[in-house]
Amino acid sequence: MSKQQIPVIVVAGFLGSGKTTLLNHLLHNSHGARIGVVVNDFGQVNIDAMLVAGQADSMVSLSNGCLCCVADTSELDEMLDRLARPQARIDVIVIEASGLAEPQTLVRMVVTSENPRLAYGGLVEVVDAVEFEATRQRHPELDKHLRLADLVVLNKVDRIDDTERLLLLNELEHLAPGTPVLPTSHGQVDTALLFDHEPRTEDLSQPRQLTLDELLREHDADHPHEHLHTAYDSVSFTESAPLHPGRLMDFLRDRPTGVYRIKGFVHFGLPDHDQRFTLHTVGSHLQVSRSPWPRRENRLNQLVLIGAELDAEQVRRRLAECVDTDPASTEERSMLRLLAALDEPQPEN
Ligand SMILES: Nc1nc2c(ncn2[C@@H]2O[C@H](COP(=O)(O)OP(=O)(O)OP(=O)(O)O)[C@@H](O)[C@H]2O)c(=O)[nH]1
Repeated sequence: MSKQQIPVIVVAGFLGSGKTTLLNHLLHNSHGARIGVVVNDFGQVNIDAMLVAGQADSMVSLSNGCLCCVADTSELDEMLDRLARPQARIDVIVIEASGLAEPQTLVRMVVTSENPRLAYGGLVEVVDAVEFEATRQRHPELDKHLRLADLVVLNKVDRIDDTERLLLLNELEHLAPGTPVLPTSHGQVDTALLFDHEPRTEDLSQPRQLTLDELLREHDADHPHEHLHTAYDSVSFTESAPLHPGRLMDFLRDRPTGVYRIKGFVHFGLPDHDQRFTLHTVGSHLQVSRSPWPRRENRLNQLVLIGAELDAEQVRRRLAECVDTDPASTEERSMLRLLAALDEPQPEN
């Protein structure tokens, strides 16, 4: 994802699964990132605090009707364009789908957005651990939504016991093989899993608008609450030898179970492709860009993989298998799949 692009995350889930709770949690724990929100009905979000924080413009809403049912995409496009304006200084946009929205349609709308400042940031499907079976019976399409999701948040685990939790995790693995599942209560997803918190570069000594979570931090200091327990892991991989592009693409296509995000730099042993390649994946979505290696910087593959219940050893072993042991005989065409994923203008014919 290039630096100026704003990730757009779609949060879906059936009625009452905990989407608004998750969204409120993100807003309170954004670590300084400015979050723009698109909702169908903002009644449940703490709009008063949003207004106090001067962030009203970071929220747009569709007062009636369902986002994914709007006949054409122009309304959503317009909302996203408003949030993506440079003056809004938004770092990440979250779309909360209404409980009955078709996430597929929303995801398509985001992916096909023509706004170059926006990048699809993944589909998060919130599932109610208590109501899971009942919801599946009422809405068999839930199975399809799970398969589409980049991350499944198994919410309300405070209301089930360990045996039920294990059964549900097995069932989710069966319904959506390989998709990371994050058991939580009260939507307490660590925001680092969903987006990067890059420190803002603005001059903090100057007067400026506070973000919502900065505003609430004072309040939280006075009202201590339970600490987040992080149910996700991250695995780092550092290797100086070049990677084999074809094997790396196989790895990215068939990622170890639980991997949700991958970010970092890689290099290859082909003389015509000796730049630094930057990789970003969110769920199954891959973005690749390239740039010359900074002067005096050693060539190094440095990847961070983030997900739920990762098997660190397996992740590192699978990545080690991507090392190109004989770059001299690696064929140029092994770069093709990777080049096809490049996020740069294609030469005109
Ligand atoms: N016990 C428990 N209750 C939760 C949890 N997460 C959310 N709730 C409660 O569940 C109810 C529904 O949560 P919401 O966040 O409003 O759910 P939603 O998905 O936004 O609901 P809709 O907007 O109707 O689709 C609220 O009363 C929440 O307080 C949880 O992890 N555990």
